[in-house]
Amino acid sequence: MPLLGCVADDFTGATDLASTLVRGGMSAVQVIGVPDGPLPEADAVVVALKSRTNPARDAVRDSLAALDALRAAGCARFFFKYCSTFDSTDEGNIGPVADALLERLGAPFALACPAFPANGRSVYRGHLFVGDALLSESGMKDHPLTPMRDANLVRVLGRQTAGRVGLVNLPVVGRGAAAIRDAMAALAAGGHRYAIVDAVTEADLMAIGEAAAEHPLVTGGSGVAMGLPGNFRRRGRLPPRDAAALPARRGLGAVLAGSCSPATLGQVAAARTALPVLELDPLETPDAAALARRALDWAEGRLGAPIVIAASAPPGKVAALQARIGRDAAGALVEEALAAVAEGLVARGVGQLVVAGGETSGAVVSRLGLRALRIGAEIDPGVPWTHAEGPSGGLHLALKSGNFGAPDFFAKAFGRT
Ligand SMILES: Nc1ncnc2c1ncn2[C@@H]1O[C@H](COP(=O)(O)OP(=O)(O)OP(=O)(O)O)[C@@H](O)[C@H]1O
Ligand SMILES: O=C(O)[C@@H](O)C(=O)CO
Repeated sequence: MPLLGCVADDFTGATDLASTLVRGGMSAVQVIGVPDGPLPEADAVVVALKSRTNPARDAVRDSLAALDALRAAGCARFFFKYCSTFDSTDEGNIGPVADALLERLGAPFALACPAFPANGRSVYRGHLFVGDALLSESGMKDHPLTPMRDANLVRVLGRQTAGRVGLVNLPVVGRGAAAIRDAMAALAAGGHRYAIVDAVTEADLMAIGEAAAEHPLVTGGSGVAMGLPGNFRRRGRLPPRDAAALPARRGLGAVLAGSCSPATLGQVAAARTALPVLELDPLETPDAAALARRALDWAEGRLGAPIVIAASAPPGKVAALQARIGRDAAGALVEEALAAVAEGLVARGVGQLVVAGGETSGAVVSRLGLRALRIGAEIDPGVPWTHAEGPSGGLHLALKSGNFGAPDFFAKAFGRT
């Protein structure tokens, strides 16, 4: 029976969370979509939804269905994973989903902490920083689907919920788990439903995780999950094991990039010196089938070495396509094209696929009909290789959050650095 049941609002986020738990010694499986059968064997099961940018009522419905499946499998502790850059709009989906999960669990209070220091996300006095910049001055202000223009998370979450949102600030966090636990209890007693909890170091996150040992629901980025395996270990429920063991990788290699984040744009640029790269131009060819055909024609004969196919474009070009056909249609067009490319590449013998971007990963994994990914060792923080069982040894996938990974990530994933 899984110790921890998790609901993630996108696919790369689910992998990121699962990877953190594996590093902490918990075996983890990412299940694609609401489970409709028995759950796989693992210490942690992470249900990956594509609910970050859906209408809030759909996100709530799917998240509750995932929660019900996890509860039915015997989970008693839960985690709601959203982005370390708090990707959302005033309509949701973080607040409405967290509200619904709390209500279903009969719990009055949850902490909210997206900090992820290894990837430059820190929360100070309730404000989210990406590197040295406030969230609202980072690349996230131009995100194609969830532009983030306010860094004050008490305010941002406050606009998404009718519940009161308080703050546990860094001086309290610095005093350790007991102080954090007391501060959260005081906020809950004072009628708050949420506490944004500051964190700038991994030690802060470990203390926050420990402080939440009795909370039915923890919400946040993957960072705050770092402290959770220790809670199970201290209770003798987590024996030592190689939590990251996977079958050996096989087959041809390819990268599909649909993220337009600064990190992914840099990785596509850096890949040009190491791997064959095709940059698709959806502005010039706003036709998913034509883009996919072009990519598969280009890949023909190049598949001996890992290849990179990218639709990623800088903010100006993204905005131009959105202005022409609408924001959602632009995203869907590129997702459809890359999903079709993934299907074609796997049919041509690709067994190791890196996908950049959460929505993009969702589209690819859904198209490939994958149901579960077992989580292996990390390539870079938050991005592990994973394995999906299937014919001919199955498929290895690395689902890279848009902003994660070193500049040479794509070559590194295939040991080409
Ligand atoms: N050239 C382009 N023009 C317009 N939209 C694009 C273009 N290339 C990609 N997109 C769309 O931009 C969106 C990027 O979102 P995605 O979630 O894949 O990346 P991300 O947000 O950077 O990653 P993450 O969610 O992991 O942080 C997708 O819907 C994708 O289809
Ligand atoms: O938390 C993050 O930044 C990532 O796991 C993610 O959710 C990107 O989609």
